[in-house]
Amino acid sequence: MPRKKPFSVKQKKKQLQDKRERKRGLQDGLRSSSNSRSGSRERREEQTDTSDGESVTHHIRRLNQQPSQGLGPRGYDPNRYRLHFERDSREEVERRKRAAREQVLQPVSAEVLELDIREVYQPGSVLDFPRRPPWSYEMSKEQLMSQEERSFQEYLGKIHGAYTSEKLSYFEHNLETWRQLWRVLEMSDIVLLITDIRHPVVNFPPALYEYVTGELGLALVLVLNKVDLAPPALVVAWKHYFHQCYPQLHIVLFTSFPRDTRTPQEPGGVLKKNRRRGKGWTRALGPEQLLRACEAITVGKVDLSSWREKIARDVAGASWGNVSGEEEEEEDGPAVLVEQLTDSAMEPTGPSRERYKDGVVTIGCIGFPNVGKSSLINGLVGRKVVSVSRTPGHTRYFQTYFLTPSVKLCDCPGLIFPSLLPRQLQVLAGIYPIAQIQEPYTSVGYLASRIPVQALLHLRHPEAEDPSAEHPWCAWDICEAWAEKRGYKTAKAARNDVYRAANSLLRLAVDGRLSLCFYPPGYSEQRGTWESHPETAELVLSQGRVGPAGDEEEEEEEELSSSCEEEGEEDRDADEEGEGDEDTPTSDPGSCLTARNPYALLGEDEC
Ligand SMILES: Nc1nc2c(ncn2[C@@H]2O[C@H](COP(=O)(O)OP(=O)(O)OP(=O)(O)O)[C@@H](O)[C@H]2O)c(=O)[nH]1
Repeated sequence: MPRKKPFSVKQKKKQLQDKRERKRGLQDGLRSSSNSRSGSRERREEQTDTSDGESVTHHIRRLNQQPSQGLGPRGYDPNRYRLHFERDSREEVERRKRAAREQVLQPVSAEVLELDIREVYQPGSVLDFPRRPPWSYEMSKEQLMSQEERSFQEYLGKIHGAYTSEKLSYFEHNLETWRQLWRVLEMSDIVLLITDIRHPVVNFPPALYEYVTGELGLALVLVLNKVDLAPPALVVAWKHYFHQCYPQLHIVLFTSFPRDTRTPQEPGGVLKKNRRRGKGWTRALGPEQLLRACEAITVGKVDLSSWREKIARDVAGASWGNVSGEEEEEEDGPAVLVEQLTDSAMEPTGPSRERYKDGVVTIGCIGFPNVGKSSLINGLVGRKVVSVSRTPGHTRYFQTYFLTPSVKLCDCPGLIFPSLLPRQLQVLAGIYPIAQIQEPYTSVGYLASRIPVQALLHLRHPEAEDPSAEHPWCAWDICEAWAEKRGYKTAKAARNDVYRAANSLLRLAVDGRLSLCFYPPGYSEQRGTWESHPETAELVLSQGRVGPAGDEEEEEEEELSSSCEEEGEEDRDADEEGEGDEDTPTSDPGSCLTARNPYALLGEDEC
C-alpha cells in the first residue's frame, strides 16, 4: 500500500477553501433555517460570499442564488435575474464591525429623520438609471445585446468614476434586470411607481419621473404603499410633499393589509407575533383610488367599467372570477398569469407602439424590491395571483395578469437605482436580503440611534450588574442583549449568536414591527398641522372601514419576547428569512403586527 503523502496545514486549508468555493453558490441560495441558526458570524460571512469573479467593472456580489444547476424547468436560468450589488470590501466590513463594537450610540434629533430627495439622488448628476441604447430593425439580436452591454458598462463606469464606494448606495448591477424595466416601460400605458410610505424618497428616483413623464410621455402614478405602517399624519404630509415637488404625479394611498387606527392598542400586546390564515387579499385599501386615477388618465379612451364592477363586487364580498366569494385553492401556487421569460418577450418594441391597444390598458408596476408590488397586484385582484415574499428580489422576471378583460397588470422585478443613501438605511428599507448581509451590526446601530430599541425590547445591557443603572450602548451590545433575551446561541461554543440576533432585529424593522419612518423636509416643525389636517382624519376613517377582518381570519399570537424555553423550533424558524413564498398572507407583518407595534403606542415625538 503506498505511503500517504504528508499533508501540511496550509495544504489542508487550501483543500477546504476549494471545497467551500465549489459549494458556495449552492449554500448561499439554500441556507436552511437550522444552518443559519447554528453558525458563528465568521462562517456565515464566508457562506454568503458569492462573487465569482466575473464582475462587470467592480466587485459584485450576486445574491439570492438558486440551487438548480443549468436551466430551470421552463428552460431559463433561474440565476439570470438575481440581485447584483457592489461588494463591501473586507476592510470596509472590518471597519464597520469595529465601529459597531466601539461607537457609543447617541439618539439623533427628529430633524435628522427628514429626508431631502435632492441630497439622496442629486438630480442632474450621473446618478441616473441605464437606458436602452438606440437600435434599429437591421440589427441582429447579438448586435443589440452587445451594444446594450457596452452602454451599460459605460453607465457603471461613469457612476463609479464620480463617487467612491463608501458614498454610493447599493444599486443594481445586473443588466438583465434593467432590461426588464425597459420592457415593462415599453409595454405600459400607465406606470405605477410603488413606494414604501416609511421612506418614499428612498424609492423615488427623480430621473425616472423625468423619463416617464417627459421622454415617454406616460402618466406616472405614485403609490404610497403600506400606509398601515406609518402614522396617518405622516402619510398625508408625504402625499403633499410629492404633489408639490412633482406636479405631474397622480398619487394613490394603498395598503394590502389595512388596520383600524382608531382601535386603542393595549400595551400588553407589544411585540406579539401574529399569523393570519385564510383570506387576506380581499381587503386592500386603495383599489378604488387607483381606479379613479386611471379613469382620469385614460379619459374614456378605455372602457374601465369592468374594473369598477369588479370593485363593487369585491366590496359586496365576492371577487372577480370567483362569484361564490370563496377563496380559491392555492395549493398549486399562484393562479395563472403569463411569465415573460423568453428572450423574444424582452425584445424592444418600435417607437410607434399603439397606446391602449385592443381597448386594453396596460399598467406597469415598478419599484424597489420589497415595496409590495406583488402584494398590490394580489390586493387589486382580491386573491393571490403573484407570489409574495419578504426576501427582496423575489420577483425575478416580469409577469402579466389580466385584472379584467380591459385591464392588464404587469409586475416588474424590484430594481435599486443608484443614490447616495447610506447602505445601513437601505438595509432597513428592506432592499438587501437580510440573511445575506455581510455586516448587519451597523444597520442595527443606525436603527437604535433613531428609535429606542433597548427600551422597546426591554433589553438588559450585557455588562449591567445593576439593571437600573445607565450604561452606554453600542450596536454590538444591543445584538448581544437580544441574543441573550431570545436564547440565540452558537452551536459549537454556545456563545450568544450575535449575528443571528442582528438579523432578527433587522427583520423586525423591515417587517414594521419596530417602526422607523422618515419624514419630508420641515415635517418636525409642522407636525401639528398635519395631525389636524382633514385628510388625516379621512385616512384614519377609511382604514377603519376596511380592516382588519376579525371574523374571517384566524389569528395566532406568540409572545415574541418569550423566554427561550417557551420558544419552539417553529417559532425560531419564523424569524428566518425564507426564500420561499409567504404561504398565504400569513406571518403578515401588516395589520395585526403593527397594531401591536410599540410605535403605534408612542407619540411620534418618542420615536
Ligand atoms: N404591512 C404591510 N406589509 C406589506 C404590504 N404590502 C406588502 N407587504 C409585505 O412586504 C413584503 C414584500 O412584499 P412583495 O409584494 O413581495 O414585494 P415586491 O415589491 O413584489 O418585492 P420584490 O419581489 O422583491 O420585487 C412582504 O413581506 C409583504 O407581506 C402592506 O400593504 N402592508
